[in-house]
Amino acid sequence: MSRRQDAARPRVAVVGAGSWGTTFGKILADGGAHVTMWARRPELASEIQEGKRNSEYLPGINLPRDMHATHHLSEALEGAEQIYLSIPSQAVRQNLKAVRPLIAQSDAPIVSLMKGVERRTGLRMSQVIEQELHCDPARIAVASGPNLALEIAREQPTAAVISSTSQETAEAVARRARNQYFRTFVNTDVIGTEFGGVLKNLIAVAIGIVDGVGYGENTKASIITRGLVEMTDFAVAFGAQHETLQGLAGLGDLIATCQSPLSRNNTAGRLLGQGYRFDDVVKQMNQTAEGLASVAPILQLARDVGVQMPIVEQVKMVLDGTMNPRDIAPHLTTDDDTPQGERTTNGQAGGGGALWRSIQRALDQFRNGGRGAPGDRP
Ligand SMILES: NC(=O)c1ccc[n+]([C@@H]2O[C@H](COP(=O)([O-])OP(=O)(O)OC[C@H]3O[C@@H](n4cnc5c(N)ncnc54)[C@H](O)[C@@H]3O)[C@@H](O)[C@H]2O)c1
Ligand SMILES: O=P(O)(O)OC[C@H](O)CO
Repeated sequence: MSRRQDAARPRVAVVGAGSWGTTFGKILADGGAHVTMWARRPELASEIQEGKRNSEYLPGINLPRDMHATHHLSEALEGAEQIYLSIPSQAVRQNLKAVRPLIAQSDAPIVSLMKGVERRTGLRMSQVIEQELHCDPARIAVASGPNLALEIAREQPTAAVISSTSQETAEAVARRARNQYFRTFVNTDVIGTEFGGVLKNLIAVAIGIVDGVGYGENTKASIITRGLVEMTDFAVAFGAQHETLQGLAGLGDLIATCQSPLSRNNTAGRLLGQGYRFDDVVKQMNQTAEGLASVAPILQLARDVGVQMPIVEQVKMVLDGTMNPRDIAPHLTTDDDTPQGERTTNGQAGGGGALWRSIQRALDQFRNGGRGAPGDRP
């Protein structure tokens, strides 16, 4: 491609050049965009720019010749028609403070590729973006789905969901972020799409733990199935649509993350199951395992709305060192003596769970002096 042809392509920026940011940059470039990556480290920016490689995060992958990289944020963002963010969730707020003045004149959609919640506030990434960039939520989109970076970088056919409260924004992003190996669907359920991506990480940690202990397929299938119920109950309590959790951003991502050794959350769990302490696991992980930081805020949010999450509770106990990983599977059902219905964690089908949640919420509000449960908006 000539320099002139490259310059005529629609410009997009990707902030963060780890495994997913770089893979997403390749998706966008292969879909016809002029992509500029921002990498925090100058040496990584120059490896992508000059060598068309990111050997630390995507070994063996050749990046498109017309994919660019810089470690100057202003250069990456200049003229971008769409801006994609792919940095660890705990670092997003501080990075957005640097992004904000650079895009003051821009109305480009901002797309979160992240799958975590902020530990301190429990906010989803789209909420942190809205707060820090002071922008209309209709301008924000999130991407999620069964998207293990290395498989996609190898151009294995994959589907994803682009979600925005604005159908128009979701469609504009989905049109840009697709190519012959990457297909994007759209929805307007941002809450369900984001929580699907966050919650499946926690279930994948649980799967890793039992794998590390040496338990087999029955245990894992039980956790995946009951995990989906926990995910759904939680997300629906916050306003998500049930269907979203049955789709690519819920069940789809849950399957991919729970069964793949490429998953960092799964890997972190496996190390815990093998007996490594939490601190040692964190030291061994040189990539982001979002689930580890999301456990505590998710459990706090679950308590706020009266949703029971026995699997996630036990993952936290293993992380805290208060439960032996070997004990995690036998405790997957609740300790109640009364046999439980399968549909919800509260032992009742459909409306019963909702009724139980309402009672819990009322009690929580009473305990909190009348303050309501946290809603969708920050
Ligand atoms: N890797 C995947 O398969 C995948 C797929 C879908 C979604 N995600 C999500 O994408 C997000 C990013 O994950 P990743 O896989 O690219 O992680 P990664 O660990 O591969 O890369 C993270 C990148 O962020 C940079 N970084 C670290 N701390 C930073 C800071 N304080 N400020 C700025 N940059 C910083 C790192 O240098 C690195 O380039 C996560 O939320 C993850 O859940 C990952
Ligand atoms: O490697 P993980 O565990 O962060 O999972 C990667 C993606 O989220 C899978 O969709």
